[in-house]
Amino acid sequence: MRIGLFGGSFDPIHLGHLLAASEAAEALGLDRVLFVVAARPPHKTPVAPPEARYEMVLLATAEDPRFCPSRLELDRPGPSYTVDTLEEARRLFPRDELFFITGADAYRDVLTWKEGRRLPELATLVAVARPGYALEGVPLPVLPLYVPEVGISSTEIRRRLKEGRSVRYWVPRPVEVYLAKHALYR
Ligand SMILES: Nc1ncnc2c1ncn2[C@@H]1O[C@H](COP(=O)(O)OP(=O)(O)OP(=O)(O)O)[C@@H](O)[C@H]1O
Ligand SMILES: O=C(O)c1ccc[n+]([C@@H]2O[C@H](COP(=O)([O-])O)[C@@H](O)[C@H]2O)c1
Repeated sequence: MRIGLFGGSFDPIHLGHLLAASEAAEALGLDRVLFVVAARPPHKTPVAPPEARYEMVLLATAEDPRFCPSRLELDRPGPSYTVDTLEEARRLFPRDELFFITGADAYRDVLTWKEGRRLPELATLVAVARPGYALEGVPLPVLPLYVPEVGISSTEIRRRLKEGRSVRYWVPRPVEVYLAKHALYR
């Protein structure tokens, strides 16, 4: 099997993530895309707790048989280092081909990640080209993936919710309902 691991804080997950994952699955012939929720990202402090971000990923991915939420980084203590996740994934899926997918913007700092230089040994790195971020600055070999530009970010969603504005059509409907029910990011 060809397995994609889509790494992100998902604070919250939105339609830009789902479109990128779907395009990656189609372009790379992936059988599965695991959405790896960074429980304790080493580089930023998420606003919502890890379990809430995971529950929203669960809701957002429920309808697509290719998509699975992943608890790999929630169930491991300490900072959510990608090298540890990929080593664990290699142990779990020894015969499968692994792809680590994230935004091109994140890869610009990849040499500052824990054992960043080793990542290409563990999985093919896939960089989703995002509006406003060029692929040129990426210091390791990555497979570029161009997706239709969707100017949605979790930051903008949190800002809108804080201002009491709607996020309808920015996130899947069940996530919109969850955000309202739990008054997240208000
Ligand atoms: N609209 C989008 N189109 C393509 N890629 C995206 C989009 N939004 C996020 N990504 C990429 O998905 C990866 C995981 O995203 P992350 O969970 O950090 O969301 P984000 O919207 O970038 O969050 P934030 O605004 O809080 O930084 C990132 O590397 C990011 O570049
Ligand atoms: O392993 C690291 O040191 C490391 C440092 C920064 C970011 N990452 C990962 O990069 C992915 C993108 O992160 P983000 O939240 O900036 O979109 C996510 O899976 C993070 O866990 C990983």
